[in-house]
Amino acid sequence: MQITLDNIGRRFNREWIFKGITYTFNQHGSYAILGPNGSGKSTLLQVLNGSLVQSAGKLSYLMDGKNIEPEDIFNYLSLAAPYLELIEEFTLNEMVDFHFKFKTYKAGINKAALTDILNLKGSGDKMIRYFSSGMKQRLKLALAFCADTPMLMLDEPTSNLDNQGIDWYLNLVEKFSADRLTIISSNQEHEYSFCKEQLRIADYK
Ligand SMILES: Nc1ncnc2c1ncn2[C@@H]1O[C@H](COP(=O)(O)OP(=O)(O)OP(=O)(O)O)[C@@H](O)[C@H]1O
Repeated sequence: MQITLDNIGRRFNREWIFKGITYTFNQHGSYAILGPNGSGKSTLLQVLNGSLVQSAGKLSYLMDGKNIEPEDIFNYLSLAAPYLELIEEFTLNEMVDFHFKFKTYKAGINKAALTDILNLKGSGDKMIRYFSSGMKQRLKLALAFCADTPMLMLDEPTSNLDNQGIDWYLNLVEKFSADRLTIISSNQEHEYSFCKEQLRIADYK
């Protein structure tokens, strides 16, 4: 998947959060969107994943030489973000089954393997509501990494994770991000140091 931004801007009311972004996210590339708190990283990620519409400019998606419409882009995307909630009333098994009604597992992964990755064997009937915040974050990440989509977008991927959780995240990056466009919105170096490209929001104010 390739995403091309032509003079993209987004404002809320009269305030431009960023403007004039002309940039290409290439297929299979790894990108970090960087900037301090409140600079607009999440806003840009939401524009890229089609959940917010840009206020200016043109955004286009290309997959194997074919244009994809922004309203269809969710079919090609795995996303983990603080504003994307798990369904607290579901058990772990129900949450995984629900998620993979809409997505396909990566090769070699199934529900048992995913629960194994989470280190939650035997907790399939536990309700998400009773998971710790770190456990919920791990689940969001595992659902995103283990879905077979050409795009992976992660917003603040290690929030609520301890040092062990950060190593666990980096292990998933190694295993599941190589063959897809990966975009991380972050201001913590350990989350994005593997990314080959960096886009700084401050350059587009
Ligand atoms: N729905 C909204 N309506 C009005 N302003 C908004 C809205 N969403 C975000 N903003 C503003 O846009 C700016 C950028 O917010 P955004 O969440 O994108 O920043 P960020 O770089 O991701 O921050 P953080 O690192 O704290 O997560 C902030 O000033 C925020 O208040």
